[in-house]
Amino acid sequence: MTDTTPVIEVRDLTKRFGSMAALEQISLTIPTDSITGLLGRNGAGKTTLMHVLTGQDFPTSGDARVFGQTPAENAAVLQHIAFIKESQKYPDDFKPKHVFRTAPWFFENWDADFAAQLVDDFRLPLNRRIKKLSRGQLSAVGVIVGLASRAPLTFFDEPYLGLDAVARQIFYDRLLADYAEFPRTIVLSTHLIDEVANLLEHVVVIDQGRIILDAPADELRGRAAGIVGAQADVDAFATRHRLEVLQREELGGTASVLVDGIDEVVRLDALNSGLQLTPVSLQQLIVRRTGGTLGGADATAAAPLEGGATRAGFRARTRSREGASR
Ligand SMILES: Nc1ncnc2c1ncn2[C@@H]1O[C@H](COP(=O)(O)OP(=O)(O)OP(=O)(O)O)[C@@H](O)[C@H]1O
Repeated sequence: MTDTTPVIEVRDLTKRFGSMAALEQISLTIPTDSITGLLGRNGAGKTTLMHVLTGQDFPTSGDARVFGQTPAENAAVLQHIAFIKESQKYPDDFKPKHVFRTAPWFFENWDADFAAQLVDDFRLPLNRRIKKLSRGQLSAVGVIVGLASRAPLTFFDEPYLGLDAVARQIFYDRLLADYAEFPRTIVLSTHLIDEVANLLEHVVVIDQGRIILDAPADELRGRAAGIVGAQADVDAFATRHRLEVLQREELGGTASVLVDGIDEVVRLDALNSGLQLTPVSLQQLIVRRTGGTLGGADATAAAPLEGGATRAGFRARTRSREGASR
């Protein structure tokens, strides 16, 4: 691997289970030393992708490279990876102290002091059998291994399902602080998008086995907005700028739309046109993109708003009670 080789490079990867394609012709690159959010609805294909990337499963076709090499049965690659998932299995009589004692055998960068500090932070009982731990305590074991291993490539697959809000915040804080000191590549799969939004530098969204968003988080943050104003003005504006309308609601003569494709010129024009712009969170954008209210096919049909789109058809397709004005 050269300095410029991305840590993860996937080309035209398909993974089938029988006739069902869990991943279909996906391509993506994950930047070195970045925190990437791997997001998507249940069954989207996130865990399947992580299984292929961590050598636990083979692609049906296409190519997945990790540190420039094929990961499956490749010790040189796998020794640099930590994969933390909720369903981690441990030997029956194991206690957390055994997990942390054996971790350095697998992770050459293991930091025992950092692990001890995290045990305190999460108030984890070291001497209780893993089988007897609460769900949150079990999640904490995985999170501690993921952080203190400082593996060059760390996957967290919804690692904190059982953690309470305070413990999750501790995880985010420690992850960010440690990452600043020891940069590495982290891929985090989660459904708590708003909670992790500020952590992410890159976002990949999978939907039904296909990648529908792959972009720097900063780019996504400013890209969507709510636009509120007189119906005719809002419609004319969306058409003029060919904005992709992900959601729309009407009340009296006022329309409120959630659009994707905003830039500085569009923002300025909105303000000059007397329209109100409202922020849209990463979570709102992803929910709308992956089928919230305006479900997949409908959303695609509604956008982009070409000149030929009639307002009546537009209204019929996009009526909704939730969304941009919230
Ligand atoms: N071993 C398997 N055999 C058959 N189908 C599978 C297998 N593993 C996964 N699938 C299917 O592949 C699809 C993708 O599953 P995957 O676990 O990757 O989704 P996910 O995005 O991680 O979902 P979640 O957010 O619910 O964890 C699902 O439809 C799932 O049922």
